Amino acid sequence: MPAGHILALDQGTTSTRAILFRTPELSPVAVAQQEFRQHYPASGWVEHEAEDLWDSSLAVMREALARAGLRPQDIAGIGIANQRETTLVWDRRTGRPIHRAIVWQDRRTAAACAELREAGHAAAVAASTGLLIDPYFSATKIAWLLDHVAGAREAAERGELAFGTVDSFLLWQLTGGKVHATDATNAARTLLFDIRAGGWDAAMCALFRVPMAMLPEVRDCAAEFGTTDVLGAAIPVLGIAGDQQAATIGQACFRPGMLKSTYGTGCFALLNTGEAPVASRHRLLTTIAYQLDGRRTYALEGAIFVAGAAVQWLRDGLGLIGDAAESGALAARSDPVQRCYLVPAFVGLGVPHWDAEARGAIHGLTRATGPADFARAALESVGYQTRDLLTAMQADMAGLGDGAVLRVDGGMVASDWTMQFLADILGAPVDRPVVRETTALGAAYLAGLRAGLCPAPEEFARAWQLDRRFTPGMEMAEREAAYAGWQRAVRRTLSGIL
Ligand SMILES: Nc1ncnc2c1ncn2[C@@H]1O[C@H](COP(=O)(O)OP(=O)(O)O)[C@@H](O)[C@H]1O
Ligand SMILES: O=P(O)(O)OC[C@H](O)CO
Repeated sequence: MPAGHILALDQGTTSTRAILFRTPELSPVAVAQQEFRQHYPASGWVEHEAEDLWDSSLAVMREALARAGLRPQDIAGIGIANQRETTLVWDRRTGRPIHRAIVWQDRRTAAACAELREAGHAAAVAASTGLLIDPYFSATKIAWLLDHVAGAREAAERGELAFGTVDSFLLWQLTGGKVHATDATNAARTLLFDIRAGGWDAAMCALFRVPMAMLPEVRDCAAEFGTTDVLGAAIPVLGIAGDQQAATIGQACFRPGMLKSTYGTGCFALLNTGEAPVASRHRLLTTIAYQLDGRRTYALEGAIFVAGAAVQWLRDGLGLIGDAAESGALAARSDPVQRCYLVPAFVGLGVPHWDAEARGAIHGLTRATGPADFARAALESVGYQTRDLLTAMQADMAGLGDGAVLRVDGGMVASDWTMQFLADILGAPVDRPVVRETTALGAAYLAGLRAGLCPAPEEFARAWQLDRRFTPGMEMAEREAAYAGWQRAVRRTLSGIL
């Protein structure tokens, strides 16, 4: 297999990273990262400046090249992984966005979603898209933009505006407006895509009032997405996947029953269910894990909106720590006798509750509660929420996934304390790989596969390497009592609106 380098761009919720990988083994040779500003214009609203997404992408790609001492001609291809659902609408003539990006966490369309649910559309939406009607997904965000930006709806109907998730927007920028495309995994997060047929669904577009003229062309995850010359030489874009799907690929979860969970801003667990989609009876999402050579592999997904974001809140909101990495040591100093629960419903709750109106709460405070107990409650909330969603997965897929080991990745898995609690509360082992940048790895693999520089999935899977296995150490009685307390805390936090 010939050698070459692949540039992976991982555009996440709080930061943008570029990682250069050497093929065929995909070893990382240089990394560059930039954080960018979050905008919270109203309670439950979250926006990103489109310019920040593009500028940080360009800056980190250039920096990674410079750090590796490589020339743009040395790059065989680019793979993109991106925060999903985040919605951009731009003018096709100027490339200028009509508004800031509305981020996946944004809840402004909660009432619109409730109306659609009350009108009885949930079953039809689930049958086509595999999703629930929730503000999390793109469709109601697009409609909001068309309804709130002057003249936008008319312009969209005339075909003058383009919609894209972040991958699609970056691709447009990279190709100088020549390519308006996305991949099947990102399309599957819009509420407009028929995941079985693999195409945009006209009935869904009508229901959510999104003109089809705005929509990008949908391609495989490893495909020709056009070329870019922004780095100084023509480089093809050869891979695109939503970041959670890219992490599923990076974790080599290619066989049905394999499961990964990524701990970044939020937490997202994906269980490979094979080539037939599985409808959830426990409010999980049915989604596309990847599409290669026109063939779709499906996944069941559990989505938690706040994981690492709770640690950011300890740092930025409460000022209890100066750096995320201090959270584990602080939690370790907490009083073991106290049980304080943080339900981090800062932007509502996802699986299995789907309560967009719920807001965060802390239960079990006493006069003795201090910063260490807050830190512990924040880290533990990630473990409890993971158990919630794995319980739902097991109920949906009896047999499949039983005895499966959870493969974890994302920024938060650096915390040994959190990973140990996760294994304890699940009562199951948790495997952390050597390469924790699995999202970028998955994007690089897609591009490397298309470039003919990376091996087939089975061989790539054999290269997956364990860094550390966390094995459960908590007594069953303690585990079940702690989890029962969490469930009570969640019940008290639900908005009661649903
Ligand atoms: N050592 C650590 N302990 C706990 N949380 C951490 C640690 N390091 C990073 N994090 C959390 O991980 C998140 C960053 O992970 P990352 O995968 O980069 O997120 P994203 O892709 O969503 O931007 C942040 O929310 C941060 O608070
Ligand atoms: O940016 P992350 O890693 O928190 O991922 C965000 C998800 O793609 C949202 O669905």
